[in-house]
Amino acid sequence: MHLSLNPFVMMPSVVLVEPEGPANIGMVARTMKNFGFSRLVLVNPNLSEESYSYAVHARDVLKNATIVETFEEALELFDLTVGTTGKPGRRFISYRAPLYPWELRETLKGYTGEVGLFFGRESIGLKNEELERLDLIVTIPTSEDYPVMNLAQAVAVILYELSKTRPEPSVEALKPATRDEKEALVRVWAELLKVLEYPKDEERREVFVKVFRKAVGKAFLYGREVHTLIGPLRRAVKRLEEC
Ligand SMILES: C[S@@+](CC[C@H](N)C(=O)[O-])C[C@H]1O[C@@H](n2cnc3c(N)ncnc32)[C@H](O)[C@@H]1O
Repeated sequence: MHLSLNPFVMMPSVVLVEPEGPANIGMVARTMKNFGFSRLVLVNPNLSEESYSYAVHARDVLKNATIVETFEEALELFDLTVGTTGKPGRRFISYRAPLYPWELRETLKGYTGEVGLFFGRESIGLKNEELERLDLIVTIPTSEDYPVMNLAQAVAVILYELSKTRPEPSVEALKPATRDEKEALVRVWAELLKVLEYPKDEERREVFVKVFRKAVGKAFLYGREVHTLIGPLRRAVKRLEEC
């Protein structure tokens, strides 16, 4: 029996960061089409004719893929970014409370912003500094003996879970905050810490800013909420500067 998937309100993109195997890229495209996903972003990929052979009837997904040079460029495309790893739990900020795929599905229910699901290189996965830049982390529970899955299979499991989404239509007034809005909030927070000289040490302040950015990323704020939060923070910065 074939699945007839409901049209998505939330249609995440799959982002492959520096995929090394041309065959894997094709298999990911095929998997995406299997589950009704079409937006593929490739960061500096090793793409070849072989990729198209492995895509089989999903060549269109490959043809329409957005190709960018750097991880940074890919980040800029999304309002919410999700990293994937088979090895969660190593570092405090990036790995706090990784989600399971079905929890991600529930978390994204009704979300209408642009979502990027980031998958790592076959050899080294996503680097720690990349994982730190992503808003949420997802891990597929696997055997402790061998937790790391093949790239295309990991994509399949996550898309399978997400394809079960039946999101509520969004209310126009409740638009999710864009990446720029969230960054504006983080900037004003950083300014406040600076004028407060809290913590005194600049490096420690940067850690506080990172934690704040993570919290903002996980909070699924609406644009309106971000503006409501920015207002008083700006006022506080101004008052302190006048003192
Ligand atoms: C072959 S794995 C990377 C292996 C790499 N040696 C490592 O240790 O991270 C390629 C990608 O598949 C995804 N992946 C593999 N296993 C996963 C799991 N258990 N949960 C979530 N994603 C997984 C991640 O995106 C990972 O970066």
